[in-house]
Amino acid sequence: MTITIALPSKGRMKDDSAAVFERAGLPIVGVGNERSYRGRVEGADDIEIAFLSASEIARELNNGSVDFGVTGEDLIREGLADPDRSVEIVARLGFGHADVVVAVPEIWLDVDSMADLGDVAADFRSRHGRRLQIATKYWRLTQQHFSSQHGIQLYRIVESLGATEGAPAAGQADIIVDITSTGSTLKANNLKILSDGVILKSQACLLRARKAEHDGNPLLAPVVKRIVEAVQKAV
Ligand SMILES: Nc1ncnc2c1ncn2[C@@H]1O[C@H](COP(=O)(O)OP(=O)(O)OP(=O)(O)O)[C@@H](O)[C@H]1O
Ligand SMILES: O=P(O)(O)OC[C@H]1O[C@H](OP(=O)(O)OP(=O)(O)O)[C@H](O)[C@@H]1O
Repeated sequence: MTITIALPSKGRMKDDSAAVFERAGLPIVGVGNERSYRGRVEGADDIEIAFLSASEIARELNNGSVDFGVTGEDLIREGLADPDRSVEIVARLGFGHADVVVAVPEIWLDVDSMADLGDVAADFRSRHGRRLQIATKYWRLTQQHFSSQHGIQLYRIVESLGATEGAPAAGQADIIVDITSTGSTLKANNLKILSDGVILKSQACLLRARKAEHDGNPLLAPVVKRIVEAVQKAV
């Protein structure tokens, strides 16, 4: 019996993920050459490592083709239809911090909250002849926050896969929903976060795919214990 753990193969979470496993006494080594997407844990032949991108890890956890994975909570909540049913957050790992936020142009002086934005959205068509446009790649989180949590239905999502903060100035959208960590990109684009506009405070997590075959699998508990202890030690 083996278990598979998916770790980021590139990007901002790659090195920190490897460091957590190292601290947990589960040092990762590559298999084959530098460009190989498989690895293993030194001294633990029953653990396989799959190196994937952060969003692929969310997908593979969802379809159960890996047992554990490290990725951002935002990618789980955005990418999975029923995240709490498909995955368990085993540990928050203390890196990869980023907030998914609603931000509007700073010059919208009267708009500081979602309620204010709801008023703007309600009047938008009569004033401008179209719906309020929101640039984002976070479709699901935006719909949950606007429609389910704040009862705002009159808006249109404009898909943005990059440079989202530039969309209002470019006339592609009125406001944005995007990730921020230092806040400098929002500032540089003259955008402000609404007082109740933080949709999710995300960070890197160790996640377990909820699979029936995990019940009674003796390989799982020691991995979880080691990672949780390593994270607690680091705090
Ligand atoms: N400043 C930031 N900007 C964007 N994402 C950030 C930031 N800080 C942390 N993250 C987190 O990093 C994760 C995305 O990582 P990264 O951008 O490295 O992925 P990626 O390698 O581009 O993956 P993919 O190719 O699958 O999109 C998300 O969970 C996100 O919340
Ligand atoms: O609050 P800040 O610290 O300014 O960070 C936020 C920005 O960082 C990310 O972009 P990045 O340039 O990393 O490119 P990416 O979206 O392609 O990852 C993200 O998409 C934001 O635009």
